[in-house]
Amino acid sequence: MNEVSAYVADGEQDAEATVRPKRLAEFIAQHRVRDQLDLLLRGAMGRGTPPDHILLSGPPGLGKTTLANIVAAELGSGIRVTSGPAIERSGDLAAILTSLATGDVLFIDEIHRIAKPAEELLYSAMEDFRVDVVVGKGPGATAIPLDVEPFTLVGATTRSGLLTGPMRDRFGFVAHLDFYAAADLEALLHRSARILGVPITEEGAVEIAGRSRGTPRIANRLLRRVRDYAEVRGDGTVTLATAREALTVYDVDALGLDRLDRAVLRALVDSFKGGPVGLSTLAVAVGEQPDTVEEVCEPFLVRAGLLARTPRGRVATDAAWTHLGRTPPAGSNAPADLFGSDQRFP
Ligand SMILES: Nc1ncnc2c1ncn2[C@@H]1O[C@H](COP(=O)(O)OP(=O)(O)OP(=O)(O)O)[C@@H](O)[C@H]1O
Repeated sequence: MNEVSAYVADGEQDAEATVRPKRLAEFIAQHRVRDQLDLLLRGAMGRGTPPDHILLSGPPGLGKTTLANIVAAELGSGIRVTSGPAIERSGDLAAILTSLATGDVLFIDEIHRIAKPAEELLYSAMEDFRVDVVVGKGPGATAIPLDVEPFTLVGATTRSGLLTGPMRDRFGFVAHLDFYAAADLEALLHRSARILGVPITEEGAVEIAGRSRGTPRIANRLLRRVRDYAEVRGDGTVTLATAREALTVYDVDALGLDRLDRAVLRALVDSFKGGPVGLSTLAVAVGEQPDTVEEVCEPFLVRAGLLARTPRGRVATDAAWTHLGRTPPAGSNAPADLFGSDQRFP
């Protein structure tokens, strides 16, 4: 795993948890989603009923898990956390659902990866607060109806396009989290630095924010790396100079691309003459899982105008050639991403 990928490295969870906003008012940016959630939660609390089920979509590290916890905190409810791939059998899900207390929040991360039988069980729980647990097999099988206390499901997905229609329709509130603007990440960095007790200058925050790929989790991660550098090789203050030097050591370039992002672009440009090339071929070329390339690298590369997804495969844009210090081939001008991030291409 790359040092600055969107995933959490071992031993860093504590620092992540410390800076994680606990209430909606502390959640930086994403104003539209925040306002909408605020209305949804207040409306439900006023009526004394659990709010509608909530679906949060967007690339990793933008705050979906944080928002799910905030929903529970604002409601003063308990929260149960699981993920789509962890629910292998519908019985696992039935056990969770029937143990929920009234008003609890059930957070299912990567909900698009839930197994089909469990998904069907979830439909009736979401709609009627009831599940039918099938006991036995074949002609002797019996369905035992069980009540589920009224609850709110918060589903998170990096690929909302992979959710089935019936699943999507059962969410009363759907929000998409987008990459953060640099100014928002600066505010986030100042907040995190304050909580962690790290002195940081304006310019230091600007530098880290600009290299954080629009992603709060990466901004916090880079802050911790620059803090290490500032403490070991400087006077402990995160400045423009320490940020630049540290991020060079950690192989994060001026656009915030890490080693894997650059490997993807280099493979496209060097091995496939700029593309088009299929996702799985590209993933093999960089030694990564297709899902990681598609869900972690590509959304930002597309957003930064460095990679385009076309029906024939991935294509490096002129900007990608230039970023790697190469001259784009004449007439290469790749089209912009013609499709949303939810589409799956070969
Ligand atoms: N709006 C925000 N304001 C302040 N901090 C944030 C915000 N969004 C995210 N963070 C920080 O970024 C980190 C990553 O957020 P979170 O774990 O919620 O992302 P996620 O979208 O659920 O990612 P994944 O889908 O990979 O779990 C959190 O620890 C939190 O500290």
